[in-house]
Amino acid sequence: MSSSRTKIESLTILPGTTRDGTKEGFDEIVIRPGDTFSIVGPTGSGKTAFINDIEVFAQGDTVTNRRILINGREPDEALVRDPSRKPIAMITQNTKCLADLVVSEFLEMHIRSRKLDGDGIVEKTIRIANEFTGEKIRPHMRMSALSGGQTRSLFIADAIIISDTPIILLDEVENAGIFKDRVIEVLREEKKAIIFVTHDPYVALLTGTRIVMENGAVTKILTPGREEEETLAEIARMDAKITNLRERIRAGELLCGLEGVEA
Ligand SMILES: Nc1ncnc2c1ncn2[C@@H]1O[C@H](COP(=O)(O)OP(=O)(O)OP(=O)(O)O)[C@@H](O)[C@H]1O
Repeated sequence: MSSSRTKIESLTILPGTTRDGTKEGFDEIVIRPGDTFSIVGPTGSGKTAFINDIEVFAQGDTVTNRRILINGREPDEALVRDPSRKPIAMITQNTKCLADLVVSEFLEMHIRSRKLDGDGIVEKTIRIANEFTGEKIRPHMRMSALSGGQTRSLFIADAIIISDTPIILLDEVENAGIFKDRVIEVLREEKKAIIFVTHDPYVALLTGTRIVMENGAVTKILTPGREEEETLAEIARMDAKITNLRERIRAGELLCGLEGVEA
């Protein structure tokens, strides 16, 4: 990790205004290392605007008027402007790599720019990425030839191992051919704070806190815990079935009935 990196103990979101200009109804939302959040709500309710506020460290200067504090204070200029010190990585559905490099060269370039030393970082990053995707990534593959799922898996692993950012924002990555439960597990193990924008019930229930949006504003903050335990187990089974069906459709099978679809 870069030595000049500010240690992030908390990121605080202070309320802004709804689309009608009235004040949002929460006092503050505090995110700490290891916390998992999902942002849910109908299309157009302001989910992406919410994580964009975090990504740009909004100071009342975005459409939402929210403010972001780091360790309880307005973040200093270097944290906002210097990409190597930025504590936040954002990965979206549209993440695409245009670099004409193979995977190992791309990662080595990033490792050099971060001034990291230590053996095996490239291998470790690819190994972690391969825990998130069924289509294995190899060091000699061209970045521009990776599938959407492989690219996002590699970028998540890169954010964990090379950028080593304490906060990771994931905008609707669930349909992107990645193993979302494994992503959440690894991010928890690595003590990262993760914030998912999601329409996926499995991802929503896997996270510790659910932020509900409507009309550009946060309307509820839910921390269900054990209340949803049984539902989560049931959704996990359903999700495994859907994953199984998806893989079989991809493999060109005809699905005549649902027998044999086991979690
Ligand atoms: N508090 C707000 N005040 C004013 N405009 C807002 C506010 N929040 C969001 N908007 C605007 O509303 C529009 C929709 O917001 P956004 O894209 O964040 O919704 P979303 O929930 O992510 O939608 P989708 O699920 O379709 O991706 C955007 O143009 C955004 O700038």
